[in-house]
Amino acid sequence: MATQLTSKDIQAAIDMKTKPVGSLGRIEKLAAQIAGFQNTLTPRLETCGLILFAGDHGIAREGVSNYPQAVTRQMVQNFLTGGAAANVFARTNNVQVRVVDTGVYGEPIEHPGLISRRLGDGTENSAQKPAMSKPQLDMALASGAQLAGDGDFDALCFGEMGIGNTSAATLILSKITDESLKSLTGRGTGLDDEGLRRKLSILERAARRTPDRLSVEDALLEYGGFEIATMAGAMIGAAKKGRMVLVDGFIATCAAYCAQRMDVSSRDAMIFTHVSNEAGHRLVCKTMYVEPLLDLGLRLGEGTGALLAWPIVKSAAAMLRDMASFSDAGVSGPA
Ligand SMILES: Cc1cc2ncn([C@H]3O[C@H](COP(=O)(O)O)[C@@H](O)[C@H]3O)c2cc1C
Ligand SMILES: O=C(O)c1cccnc1
Repeated sequence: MATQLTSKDIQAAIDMKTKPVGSLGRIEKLAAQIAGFQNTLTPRLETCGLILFAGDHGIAREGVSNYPQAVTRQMVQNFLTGGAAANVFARTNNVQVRVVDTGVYGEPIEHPGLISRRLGDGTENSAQKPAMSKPQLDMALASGAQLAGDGDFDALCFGEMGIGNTSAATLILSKITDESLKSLTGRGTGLDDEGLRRKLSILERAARRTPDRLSVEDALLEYGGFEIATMAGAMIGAAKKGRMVLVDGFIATCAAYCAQRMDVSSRDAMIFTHVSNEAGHRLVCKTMYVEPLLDLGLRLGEGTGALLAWPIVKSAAAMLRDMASFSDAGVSGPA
């Protein structure tokens, strides 16, 4: 096994590049993370895929979202025909998109481009009972890991679609972090003040069903999201395969936090690409000691923030790999 590069080795290589020391700011930190993860001073980050995990939520029937549950299915169709924001940003940045049905309500969608990993016909209503069973959770984690290992990618973006999934992510995070349910609850797709109050009271009812603190596995099982659980498994699988993990907004960050808690080494692979406008996201990033790259006021999900950050992330790797050093270029170092 090759010896692990130290952060000092990596910083020395970055400081030898033809630029004033530190002048590429956070790009240098990003390059150092990628070099450490790949354990090379010539990191390769060229190919990127987006996996879009779609699933429905029983709790959506309680009225926690500003949009009807049918939108999950309709947006899956939109992803498959290439019309969603995620498709547009992926095309713009040369990222290949895969769409996974983890349990969208209704008859399975027949489409050659859709990957089926259905765990059920949507989750149960977590305001009343556990969202999923242990076998469903185990299957979600395993199929996620398998999907993340497929194909030939240096990096993966992770996106989600599921009406009601800000509620699932909020409930999970309230049970596995020190943050309160109230501080984590946000407007999702755009609830007004009255809608937000209603959402909070539904989530409080759902939260009362279980102890204040849960293990990550129990939180996923109780509050679900087939797409959130599958994504968490995929993040662990991607990290194990040596693929960088580009984490998107609030829901993807919930999956990333679960993944880290289940497998701490997956953290090294994770790049937090943006902070979303969903109320709890900034808070959770603080809890995780991460400083996301971009702050664009997005609140969409689908992997859109990760896709927008991809050119920055790959530029950071290219900087370390391709930039001339002072000695290569015959440029004088600091006086
Ligand atoms: C047309 C449309 C496209 C979307 N793409 C992502 N989301 C985002 O909004 C949903 C979460 O918000 P909530 O918890 O309030 O339902 C998720 O599906 C998420 O991916 C969308 C939502 C809509 C309406
Ligand atoms: O940050 C996110 O991922 C997000 C926020 C609102 C709605 N959907 C997703």
